[in-house]
Amino acid sequence: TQTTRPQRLLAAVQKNATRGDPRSVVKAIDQFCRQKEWAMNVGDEKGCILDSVVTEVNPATVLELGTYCAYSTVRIASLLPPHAKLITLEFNPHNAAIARQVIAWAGLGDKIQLVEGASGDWIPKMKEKFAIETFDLVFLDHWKDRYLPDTKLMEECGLLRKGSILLADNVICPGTPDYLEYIRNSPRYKSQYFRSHLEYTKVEDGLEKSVFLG
Ligand SMILES: O=C(CSCCNC(=O)c1cc(-c2ccc(F)cc2)cc(O)c1O)c1ccc(O)c(O)c1
Ligand SMILES: [Mg+2]
Repeated sequence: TQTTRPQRLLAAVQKNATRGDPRSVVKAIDQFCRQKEWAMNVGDEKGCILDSVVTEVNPATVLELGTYCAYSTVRIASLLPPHAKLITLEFNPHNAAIARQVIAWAGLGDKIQLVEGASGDWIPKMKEKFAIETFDLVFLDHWKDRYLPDTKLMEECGLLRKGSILLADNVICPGTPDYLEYIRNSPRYKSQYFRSHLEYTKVEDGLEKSVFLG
């Protein structure tokens, strides 16, 4: 029977990456996407911007919305301090199953908690279910029309504190116009656009970094 793209991506990781070496997992996925098949990972170019933000924030608690095959999950977790925790939400059970295996191959199972389900359902349960006060960093990379409602939901649920950082992928391509309009005009955020390209292409895209001012 026909394999899926996430299954082929996982096979490339298991073939080309070293178990327990997160950066070799990142490299293997980028190689697969450049040489074999495009996939919607944040990629190596935007990934370097992601790395610099993670290193600067040095977060103890991270929320990722949209795991897909765990490329950015592994990329972020590989830069976290020892006792930091990353919670990643994935809607699609097949993607989640692949992501779990990529995370295991990278040896990052103790830093990452993958939760299956819709962000709108899980965000209100974060505090009670995962003993989370607030998130130091949120990486938005899920449904593009969920960035705005989920940001408002995180505000309402008290999951953001003065200084929390939101980093949003794909604000140009596919685009998140309502999110950009809100976050750039709200007095409660200070935003900065990092111009880049859609993963593995020459198409313009970028990351929007926003600090919650409380
Ligand atoms: O994929 C999802 C929703 S979450 C992923 C959101 N991410 C994107 O859509 C995304 C898309 C693109 C992109 C795609 C085509 C282009 F031509 C250009 C850009 C790039 C990104 O970096 C992205 O993050 C899902 C949910 C439930 C399911 O049942 C299911 O099969 C799939
Ligand atoms: Mg993306």
